[in-house]
Parts: sequence; C-alpha cells; structure tokens
Amino acid sequence: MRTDSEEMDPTMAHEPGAPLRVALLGCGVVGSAVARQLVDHADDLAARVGAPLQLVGIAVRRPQRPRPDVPVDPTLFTADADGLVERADIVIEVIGGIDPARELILRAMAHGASVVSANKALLAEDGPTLYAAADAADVDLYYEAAVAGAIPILRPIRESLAGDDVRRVLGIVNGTTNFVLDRMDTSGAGFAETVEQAQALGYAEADPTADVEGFDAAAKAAILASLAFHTRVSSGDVYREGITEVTAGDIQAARDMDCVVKLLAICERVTGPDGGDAVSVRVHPAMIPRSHPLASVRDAFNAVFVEASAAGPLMFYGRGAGGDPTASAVLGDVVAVARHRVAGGRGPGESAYADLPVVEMGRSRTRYHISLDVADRPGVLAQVATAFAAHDVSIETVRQQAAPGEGERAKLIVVTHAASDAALAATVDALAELESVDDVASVLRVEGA
Ligand SMILES: NC(=O)C1=CN([C@@H]2O[C@H](COP(=O)(O)OP(=O)(O)OC[C@H]3O[C@@H](n4cnc5c(N)ncnc54)[C@H](O)[C@@H]3O)[C@@H](O)[C@H]2O)C=CC1
Ligand SMILES: N[C@@H](CC=O)C(=O)O
Ligand code: NA
Repeated sequence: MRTDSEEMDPTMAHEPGAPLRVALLGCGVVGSAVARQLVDHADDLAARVGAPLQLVGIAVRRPQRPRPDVPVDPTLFTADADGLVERADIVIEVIGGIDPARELILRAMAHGASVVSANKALLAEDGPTLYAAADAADVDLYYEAAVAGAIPILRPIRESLAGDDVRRVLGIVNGTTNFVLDRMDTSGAGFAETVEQAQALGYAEADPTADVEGFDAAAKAAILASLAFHTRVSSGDVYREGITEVTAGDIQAARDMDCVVKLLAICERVTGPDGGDAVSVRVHPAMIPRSHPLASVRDAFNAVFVEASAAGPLMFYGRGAGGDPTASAVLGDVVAVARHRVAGGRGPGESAYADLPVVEMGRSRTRYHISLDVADRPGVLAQVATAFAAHDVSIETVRQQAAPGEGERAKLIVVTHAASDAALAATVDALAELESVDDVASVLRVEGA
C-alpha cells in the first residue's frame, strides 16, 4: 500500500482494496455533518466505492477546541491545511469564501488529489482556474452541493442532459429568501421582522447580506448557466437584485393577481445584439402565478425548473441548505470521484465550447406589473397609456381600484406584454414625471406565465 508521504499519479488505477485518503477542510455546519456521515456510513460507502474511505485529517482554525458532535479521533484535527491536502487522494473543501479555499484546492490538485467543494462563491468567481488545474493534474472537480444543496441538479445538467439542448433554467436557489418571501405572503408581515424570524430559526446568518441581496443566488445562477449552456458565466456577469426592496404592498399586489413573489435565478438562451446565440442570466424578485410549479415551493426549500428541447420541462425539488442535506450532496460527489480513483479515469471536465456572450440586463425581456397611485380624473388613463406607448411597451391589462379614503385618488394596476428591461425602466421614469401620478408604488417583473 502507498504511504502518506508518496505523491500520487491519479492516472494509475487504484491498488485493489487499498483505502482512499480523504482530507476535510472546514468543520462548520457542512463539514461537521460530512465528518459524521463519513464515520456513520463508512461500511456502506466502502462497499459502494470499492475501497474504504479513510479520513486522514480535518483542517480547522482551532484544533484544540472540543467538538463533541464530530465523532472522530481528536488527533485528526489540524491547523495545517497546506500539509493536509498534500497527503490525500480526495480533498473536501467546505471552508467557503475565496482564499484560502482557492489556494488549498489548487495545492490539492497539484499534489494529485481530486476535489469536492460546496463553494459556490469560489466556483462562480474563478471556476475556469479550478477547471484548468483539474485538467492539468488529471483529477476530478465536483461541486454538487454548491447549488441548491441536497438537490441533484448539477450532475443532471452536466451529465444526464448532456445530449439535450437546455433552453432555460428557472430556480429558487436561496432558502433564506424563499423563507422570508413565503412568510411575508402567508402572514402579511414586513421584510425586517421576517428576516428576524429566519435568523431565530437558523436559516439566515447573523449577517444575511449575501442571501437577501441576492449574491448567493447570483453565484448559483452563474454556475447553472455555465453548465446548462456550455459556456463561461461568472458571478460578475449576473444581473442581481435582492429582496430588500420587496414590500408588503408588492406581496399583496401579487396576491391580487393570484401570484406569489419569489427570488428567481433565471438563465436563458436568447438572441444577442448581433443576431447570434447569447445567454441572459439574472437574479431578481418576480411574480409567478400560483399555478406554476415553483409557486408551491414553501419555507426554506429550493427548486429548479429546467426546460430542454427534447426533454421538455423538468423539476428538481428539495432542501437547499443545512448540514445533513448539504453533506448528502458532498458525499455523493465523494463517492463519484472515489469510484473514478478505483476504476481509473475521471469524470467530465469543463465544457465551455459554446463560448456565448452574456447580454446586458437592458436587453432582457419580461412582463411587468406596475402599480401607480394616480389622480382619479378624466384623461389620466390616456396620459399613462401614452407613456407606455412612447417607449414601445405594450399593455396587456389595466385595472383601476379606488384608493380607500383618498377622495379623488385611485390606484392603476398595469400588466405589460414582454418588454425589454431598458424600455420598461424608461417608461417608469416617464410615469414618475407625470403630474397626475403621485407615486410609482410597485414595479415587479412577471415570470413563468
Ligand atoms: N450551510 C449550508 O447550508 C450550505 C453551505 N454551503 C457552502 O458550504 C461551505 C461551508 O459552509 P458552512 O459549513 O455553512 O460554513 P461554516 O462557516 O459553518 O463553516 C466553515 C468552517 O471553515 C472554517 N475555516 C475557515 N477558514 C479556515 C481555514 N483557513 N482553515 C481551516 N478551517 C477554516 C471555519 O472556522 C468554519 O468552521 C461554504 O462554501 C458554503 O457556501 C453550500 C450549501 C449549503
Ligand atoms: N445561504 C444559503 C444556503 C447555502 O447555499 C440559502 O439560504 O439557501
Ligand atoms: Na445540489
């Protein structure tokens, strides 16, 4: 059997029955669940892989800290992550963030280890560097846990749908924001108090910025779009709006339309400015009809709706966060890369041959719901309609409601046909300038109809 100090040649088939050395980087929410499951299911995992998985170390910041919830030999904890990755066949990175996670992954690959990561921030920011390093070292890079936690979505896109043509991916990929929007819908509560509830229940972090501002969902959208469309999309390419501006009034407006508001990650194939293929990748709150499959995704659950040319619509649903669910996805990847080690060879690398441009948000087309507080007198509707027409935005429906207790004021609710984001923004600016419009109370995109 190989000793820990020898470097590996990953192209050589594994010695039958010899253990595969697994290094775990990070022992927080996900890492501790991974360690527990590795220990609890050691025999089954060995049978599935064809070789035992031997945990050779867990890199943490404070190795001496007691961790009674992690049932491993305490001497496995080490602060020397650099040294640990050099003596592993498989490295599991669940530290999070960009550095040192990136350096550790690159070091691990350079020493011949395959890598499993849950790190969407890193994959979305610098995936190509990691893929190039995996190619150079002829090792695997798997990251199913990085998008929608436990839900198998990346391997289905990367492998099961590799023979099809994915047209669109529409996902609820952030559990914290789905919980907040769902509670606002069911209880009528405001944004701030619902975020506090999410924190009390352990869904939202003490600093929920990455979730509520849409950064987490944008990273996941970049990863989904890259895999779905065989191209490179990084988090900086993704248009992003979070849910901090969603008001109880928006939620009520959606309810009036028999819709719900969801934070959606939307990845679509579109026609670019030159008439060629391009992609649109965006994250923003949007109304969707209550009859749409994504509308029934409640609490902190995630779901991803995929439309492919031949397969048609596909729906993936489950837990997008939490230690055990996320560890399930991590361990699925560990088994996959371990099997490759045992049999020789590796799984698919990066597929970015399509090399598609990402269109700017102004060119994205969608329907809009606009709620206006206006004066209730002759000619106002005509003025409003003129503002839409002037920017080539076609109105689908318009409805007037009396504004309760407001005398000569009224509420106009306009739903448009699909229009470009730039045209809609210009229309909203023009509406706000109208003397008869007191307030553009709510502007929400409408998807999934
Ligand atoms: N928590 C969740 O539900 C999910 C998390 N993820 C991803 O999994 C990764 C880990 O997330 P969590 O476990 O929630 O984070 P966490 O903050 O609970 O755990 C990270 C651990 O890494 C340790 N760490 C940080 N820098 C280190 C270093 N240089 N050396 C050794 N240890 C270091 C921290 O002390 C902490 O214990 C992140 O990339 C996250 O985005 C993905 C899906 C769901
Ligand atoms: N913070 C994320 C969990 C990790 O991906 C969420 O709320 O969904
Ligand atoms: Na997943």
